[in-house]
Amino acid sequence: MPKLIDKKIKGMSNSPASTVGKPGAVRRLSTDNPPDIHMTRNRSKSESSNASSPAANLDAASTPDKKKSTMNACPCIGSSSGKDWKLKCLQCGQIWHAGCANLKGTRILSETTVNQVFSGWLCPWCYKCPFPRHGGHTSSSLETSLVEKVLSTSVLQRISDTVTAAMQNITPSVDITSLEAKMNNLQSEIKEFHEGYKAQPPPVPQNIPLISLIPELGEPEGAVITSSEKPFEVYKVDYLTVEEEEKLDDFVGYHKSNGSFFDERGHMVLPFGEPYRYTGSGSASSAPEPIPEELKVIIDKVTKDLSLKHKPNSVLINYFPAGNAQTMTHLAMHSDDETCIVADSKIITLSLWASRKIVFHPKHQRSNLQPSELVAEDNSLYVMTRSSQNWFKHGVPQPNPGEDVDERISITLRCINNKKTRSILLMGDSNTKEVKFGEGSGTVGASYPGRRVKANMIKDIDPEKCVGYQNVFLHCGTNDLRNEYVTGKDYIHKLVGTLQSKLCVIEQLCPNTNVFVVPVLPTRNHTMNENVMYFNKLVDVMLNKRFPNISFSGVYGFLDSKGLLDSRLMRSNSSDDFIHLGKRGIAKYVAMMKSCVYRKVKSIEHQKTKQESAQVVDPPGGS
Ligand SMILES: O=C(O)CCC(=O)C(=O)O
Ligand SMILES: [Fe+2]
Repeated sequence: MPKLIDKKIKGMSNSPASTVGKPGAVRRLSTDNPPDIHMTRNRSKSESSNASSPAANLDAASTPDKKKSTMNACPCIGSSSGKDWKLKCLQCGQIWHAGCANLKGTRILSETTVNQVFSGWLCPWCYKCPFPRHGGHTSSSLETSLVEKVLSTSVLQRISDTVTAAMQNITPSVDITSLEAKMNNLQSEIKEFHEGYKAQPPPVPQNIPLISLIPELGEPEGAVITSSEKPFEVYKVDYLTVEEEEKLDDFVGYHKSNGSFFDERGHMVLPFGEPYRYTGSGSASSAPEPIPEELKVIIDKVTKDLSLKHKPNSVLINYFPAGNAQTMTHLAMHSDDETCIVADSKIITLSLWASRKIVFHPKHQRSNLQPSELVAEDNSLYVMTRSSQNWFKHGVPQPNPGEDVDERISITLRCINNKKTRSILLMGDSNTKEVKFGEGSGTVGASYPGRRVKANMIKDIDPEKCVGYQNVFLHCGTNDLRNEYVTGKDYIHKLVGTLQSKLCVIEQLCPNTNVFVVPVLPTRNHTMNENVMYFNKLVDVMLNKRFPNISFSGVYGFLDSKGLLDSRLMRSNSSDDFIHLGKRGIAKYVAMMKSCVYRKVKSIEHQKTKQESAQVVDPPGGS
């Protein structure tokens, strides 16, 4: 049976150290039984030097740098300098300072009392509460917040980034996509777990005549979009030296006769380097060969000549057969607007073997831009910007009746980043200011590259800034809905109308971008919340009617049981700030964004796979 021993430094207690009546429960410390110490008060250094008992040594052996966590020393490994009782757990025998075991008030008790009271004491590691806690008890939420903290996104993000970095360092060619996907999946699951017990929709305002909310949802007037983009920005003739041209001819000729090209309706293609996936890119199902020396030379030359910011890492060679109006020799009108092409990069096309007409058409009906043409000569080069792809389509038309064309090669160079499927543009008000993109702790993380652009109010949303991102989050409205601005329901209707116009333009400029409108977060101000809920409801109706693909959700987890912004997620340093998210709120916000993107990207991939497999089983010519 464990024994209880008292030991007190001189002068700390008036009561004589005594044996308590319980058999074997309490006894004086003696040199014979040092491991049996159950309760003792630390000695100060000077006293311990005079002490003769091993217990005294135990007290003194508190020099933190020499001590390890043992059964005979409190898990804090420190010293209370003789001021605190030491207790021994009845079950495991571990020694604890009373203060470290959450028994701070016991210092004033006499040793006899302590011996009596703690004769059957179980330490924090051994004690299990026999009574279940009722659900709404404060301690549940405190524990929840602890769990949240432990599982917090930043920790996961750090793990994710570290694993990613380590993998890249060890074997640069390792495909870490699946590992990242697993980490992301894990993150989504944790987020769902977080929201599972808290999620509840904010109180929807009653008595809103929904039918008459937004009178007409036609295209808003004034949605003509203007731009100063050019279809191509550079055209150079006689670009390669005779020697360079000959080498390239040999290289392409070899692959042509070898049957390396893939058929792509009207022309043939041969990719190298980073995979470039586009609609109808049949060749993309297998990973392309690395870029060969013959093409690396061209990339280096172009990068230097054009002072490219992003060196091309992906090559697509197009082969157009010789022929006439009846021969299949063309490339349909299209834009190279895939988000995997780096937003501020250039697309370079080198033409060889024959001249061919290239046509450019403005993409948007109501834009200020005009169609144009370019005859790309043999050994010429033209350069388009990635951003011009959002304004123009280009193509190589079929020869006109009576026209004959010679066979032609075009070598197209692009800078691809396949992680860009998760690229994010966050356009928002001051609540998004603390969201940092990039790598490492405290950022959104390397797997979600992007940037934040300021838009304090809905009128400040700039659709052109969305170009080149796969995912756009619009986070505005809080400032528009400040009590001092809202004059009535009409004002809120107009706001929704402005948002609708912005979305129309974004839709035209970036048809392939996933747009997320973030509902305005309820604040802790009740009057403002009424307007916020009214606005959110209107936006919801507007999006459902006009933009069914735009997501409008993801912030319910920010609310407390009353539907107000959870105070634990807010900035704590200012009591009159009832709007802004604090560190924890931002971490949660970032997790929400990533989870939205992850799910969207997954569901699009899933839909694509379904469509592709449906195409495979369709009989030729089937609709
Ligand atoms: O052959 C050309 O000039 C155009 C090629 C092109 O547009 C493409 O590969 O995307
Ligand atoms: Fe193209």
